Amino acid sequence: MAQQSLPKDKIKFLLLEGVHPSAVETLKRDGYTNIDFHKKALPPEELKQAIAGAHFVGIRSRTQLTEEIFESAKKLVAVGCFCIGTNQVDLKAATKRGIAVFNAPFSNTRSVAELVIAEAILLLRGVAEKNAAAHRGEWMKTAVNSYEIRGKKLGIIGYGNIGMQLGVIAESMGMQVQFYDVVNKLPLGNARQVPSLNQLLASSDVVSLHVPETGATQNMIGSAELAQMKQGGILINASRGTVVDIDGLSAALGSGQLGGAAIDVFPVEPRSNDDEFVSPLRQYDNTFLTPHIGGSTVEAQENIGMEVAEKLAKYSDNGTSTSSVNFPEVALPEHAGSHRLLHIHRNVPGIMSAINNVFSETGVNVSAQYLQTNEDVGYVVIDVDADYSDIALERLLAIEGTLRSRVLF
Ligand SMILES: NC(=O)c1ccc[n+]([C@@H]2O[C@H](COP(=O)([O-])OP(=O)(O)OC[C@H]3O[C@@H](n4cnc5c(N)ncnc54)[C@H](O)[C@@H]3O)[C@@H](O)[C@H]2O)c1
Ligand SMILES: O=C(O)CC[C@@H](O)C(=O)O
Repeated sequence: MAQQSLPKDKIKFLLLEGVHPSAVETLKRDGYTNIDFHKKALPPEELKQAIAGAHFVGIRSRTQLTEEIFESAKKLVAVGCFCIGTNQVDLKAATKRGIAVFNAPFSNTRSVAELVIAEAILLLRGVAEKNAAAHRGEWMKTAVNSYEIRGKKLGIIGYGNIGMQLGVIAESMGMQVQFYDVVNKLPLGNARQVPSLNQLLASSDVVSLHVPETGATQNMIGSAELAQMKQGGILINASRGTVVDIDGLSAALGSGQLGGAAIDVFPVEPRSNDDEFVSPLRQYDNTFLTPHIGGSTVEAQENIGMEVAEKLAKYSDNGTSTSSVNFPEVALPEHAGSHRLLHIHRNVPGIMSAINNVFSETGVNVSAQYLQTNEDVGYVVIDVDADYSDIALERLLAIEGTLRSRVLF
């Protein structure tokens, strides 16, 4: 697919799910004024219509960008996930169309870690149920089943950016930290990696999940795993709703196997704040049920708005793909007067020599070339002298394996 660069006011940004106004400000400051802003996610049919004319789309965790949606998005150049998770985007469908996907990998880690530590403290003290009882007029003054977090063992599943940050905070409050991860990780502070999930479950007072949604993490905590946990243990999930089997968790709370749980993410979440939240967990006082707000703080949202909007603007301005989740990362210098072409292709042998032949055969002088590849895709940015010709672009597009090619200047 070929694209000539457009004037900035013709480049359309579709922003969904009420991303922070800092995103709009950032884009406008960079000269992008054609912004279609929606406070909510759009239902699939409306989304198809809205995305058809968009060059960039910004979403959070609710909007599902499926193969079918991408099929309607013929002009789309890049996706910005204004969050950490990218499981809501069919990355393969994006990649095969040469669409770059960006996210904000760090901006809300602290917010999630703070919420989790607060929940661990409150659940170990039995505050969730005492609070619920007080709202009903009951007075539950007792020290039974009420514990300090100091000296207790926190088991973190998924020791990535959030898990590590949580571990550091927990340790500074006197907890012993252990973690389970599929990758060998450098433990921070006195944290300790354990070799198996079962070992972690059986020896932790509080278990907190911080894994991405993948095939391997689907229902990774079900009845069998909950049965491995210490009697009266606490489970916290602020990762993705598909990671915990909610019926299994409900049974474990009902039987007293678990002493409490804090769940921020659910297998099915209401589409909007106007819809009812349905869950078997609603019956338990010893739970905190929050509406997927682990990363929803003013600080995090403002930073995410700026960070992702900057990435989209930079990709649009000069082709820089740094920190893309599906694209090879190319960091490009500012452009010095010549033309810039982008060529995105399947990473197959021989394609670079075909590209270079185009320039030697058409007599277009290449002043700089930047190439990066990953397993699936090659991304090459070519700066050419002022005698750039349309023929070169046409011939680039004809190369077998081309996913997309466009002229930036
Ligand atoms: N509740 C919220 O609002 C909220 C906010 C931010 C992020 N999240 C979720 O939290 C997840 C984690 O975020 P992060 O920034 O720490 O991600 P990250 O990629 O930095 O860390 C994830 C860790 O999980 C590990 N992992 C992957 N598969 C595993 C498996 N099967 N078993 C054990 N470990 C496994 C990885 O090796 C990695 O260390 C995100 O993917 C997102 O879905 C939720
Ligand atoms: O903002 C959201 O919709 C979800 C945020 C969170 O789940 C993330 O992945 O960063």
